[in-house]
Amino acid sequence: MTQRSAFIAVMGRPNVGKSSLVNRLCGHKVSIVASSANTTRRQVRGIRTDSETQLIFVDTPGIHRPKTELGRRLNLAATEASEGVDIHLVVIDATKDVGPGDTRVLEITPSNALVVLNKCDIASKPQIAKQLMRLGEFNKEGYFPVSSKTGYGVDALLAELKGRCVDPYLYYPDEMLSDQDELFRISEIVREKLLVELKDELPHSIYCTVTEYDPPHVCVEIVVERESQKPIVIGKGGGTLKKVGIAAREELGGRLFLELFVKVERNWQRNSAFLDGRGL
Ligand SMILES: Nc1nc2c(ncn2[C@@H]2O[C@H](COP(=O)(O)OP(=O)(O)OP(=O)(O)O)[C@@H](O)[C@H]2O)c(=O)[nH]1
Repeated sequence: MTQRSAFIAVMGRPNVGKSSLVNRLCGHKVSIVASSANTTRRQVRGIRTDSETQLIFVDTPGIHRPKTELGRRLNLAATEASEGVDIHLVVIDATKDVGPGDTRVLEITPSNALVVLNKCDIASKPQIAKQLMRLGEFNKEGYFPVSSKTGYGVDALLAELKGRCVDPYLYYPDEMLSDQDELFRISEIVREKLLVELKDELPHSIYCTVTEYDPPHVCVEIVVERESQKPIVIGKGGGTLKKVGIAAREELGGRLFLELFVKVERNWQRNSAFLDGRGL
């Protein structure tokens, strides 16, 4: 049987659960997840291949009203990612009323987009019904109440996506799960552990990058925006960094020795040269 494929852009405002949905649809972790908004900063592709189809999910940064140059670039990356794909998924948070951010995403996506109402595990039935009624006004082609957390409704969505695969070309080898390179994956895992450890205290101010990769030895630089943020990241007696290093190493399979350094780059989110240099 010929396998067929489709590129699928996963769009929505920040924090609605796009990365969680991509991870769930792929059946493995592709993108990091955090309770703060604007965690995803680049397009990340997650791939799910079976004997009949190859689904290529493009996880995009959340579309929002930008306050910094980084924010402006994130919006641009999200809209660029949605160009040329076969299917658009618009993710909406079932627990929050449809707001201007959601409306904007619904307006810029085509009428054959599918709307995914996420977080149904924590929304009441009347809340879900009300949301679906409201979203119906946008006349999209399909509506899927799901929970990325529990997996509720995800099979129905997957079946719909598989049915929409028409491209008779496979873009990635069967065993490939993501297009991320190893260095990016390591830096993202460190950033995720930091966000957890700091309880989302400085989510936007942190940028992580691998500065040395000589396995099993890896150095990761953690960039913050102000001198005052440095002790927060380091923690008392280096405690925070230590916990982050242990958690990240564990997720990476315990095979790497991570050395973490903290550096200050004043207001990097507003610094075009800094962002250019890092492909942001
Ligand atoms: N209860 C519940 N929580 C969810 C669900 N999906 C995502 N979350 C939580 O919502 C928060 C945001 O999830 P993400 O997947 O990072 O959201 P995102 O839309 O990719 O966020 P950005 O990268 O900021 O645009 C995290 O705390 C997730 O654990 C869900 O189905 N149910």
